[in-house]
Amino acid sequence: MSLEVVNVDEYELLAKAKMSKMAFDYFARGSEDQVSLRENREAFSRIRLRPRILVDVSNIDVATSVMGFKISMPIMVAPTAHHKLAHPEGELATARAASAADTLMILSSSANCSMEEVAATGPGVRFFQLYVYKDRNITITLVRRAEQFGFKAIVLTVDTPRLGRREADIKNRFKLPSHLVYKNLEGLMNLEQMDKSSHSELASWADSHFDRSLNWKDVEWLQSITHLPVLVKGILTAEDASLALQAGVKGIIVSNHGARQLDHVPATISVLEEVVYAVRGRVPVFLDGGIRRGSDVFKALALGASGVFVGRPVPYALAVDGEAGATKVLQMLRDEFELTMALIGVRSVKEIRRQHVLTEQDSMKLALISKL
Ligand SMILES: Cc1cc2nc3c(=O)[nH]c(=O)nc-3n(C[C@H](O)[C@H](O)[C@H](O)COP(=O)(O)O)c2cc1C
Ligand SMILES: CC(C)CC(=O)C(=O)O
Repeated sequence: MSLEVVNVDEYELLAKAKMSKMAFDYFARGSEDQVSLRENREAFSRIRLRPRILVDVSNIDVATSVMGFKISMPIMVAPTAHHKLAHPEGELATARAASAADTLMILSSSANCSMEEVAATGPGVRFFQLYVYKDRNITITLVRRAEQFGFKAIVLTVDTPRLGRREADIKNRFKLPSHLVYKNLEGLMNLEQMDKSSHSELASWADSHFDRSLNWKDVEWLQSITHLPVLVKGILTAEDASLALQAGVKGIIVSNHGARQLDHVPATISVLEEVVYAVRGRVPVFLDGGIRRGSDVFKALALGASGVFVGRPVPYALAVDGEAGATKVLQMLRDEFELTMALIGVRSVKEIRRQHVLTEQDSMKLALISKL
């Protein structure tokens, strides 16, 4: 008899039991000492909620709009690579689950399914995540395909000039099984070509092909070659948020890549407010990293995010129960978010306010003021 899964985290344990150690470690781990990985979760638990009572919450609307697209909730699917390591249907199952939930999905450029295959699953609001490779023609081809297959925006990942040190992948000698490929890159580059300096095939592959010279000028270049809006993913400071605005981006994703790149960076929820403050409403600011509860979604929105993206829980749930699992993850987060709203006394996403949360900094300020 299998017990019902009642929260998102339970999928992690179930996935661990189902997957090979190499695959599970690839999905689960962060870089080096896992400091930022722990912090991505712990920082959420240090934020307190401030409920208002006796508000009529008999009708709650969790729908929102992201960059002009109406979606059922401010909870979306982050780009994570290699979904076929989790389930044979890979990103096709993910795309169907996101569409069924009527929410947005970002397809990873390192997916095992192509943009064309994902588009063929049916309608859905989808963005395409891009890495810029040494050969710029590859980037141009990917952008053209994203336009052709109905992707609505390009999400440029800016925190990965080189791959972070993921020691589990090095120990496990991570290698993509031979039947899986970087489907979007097939025919565009020699996928076998990589320096062998790391025991992780992923690190060798990324370090051989990613363009380490990528800089703000390239963000302008990228926007010059497409009519699609460009978002940058991987901003952690107010300074870079300002530069992103100067470069003309249409959206910012506060992200530390699920703590897989530079270890010891802060939790994304801890830096969200400084980015929001720097942006001052000129473009939407989103967040990913450690979202596992509806209350996490609420906290991010109260601190100024226009929406959040969920990473690891999706491939974990795929591994356990395919498309149905991914659907359930999105449904559970939606239900928890709605319940959080009801218990805090807000009826729509627009009613969520900064005053609904108390951060550690708020508490410190209050303590100082009370001593004056
Ligand atoms: C297994 C895995 C693969 C990922 N692949 C990509 C990728 O291909 N492109 C990218 O921009 N981010 C990638 N990320 C980062 C996610 O988009 C996202 O920032 C992160 O997973 C969010 O944190 P969470 O897993 O705690 O929700 C990956 C993350 C994981 C865990
Ligand atoms: C192929 C990898 C570079 C995908 C990725 O971003 C990750 O594993 O975090």
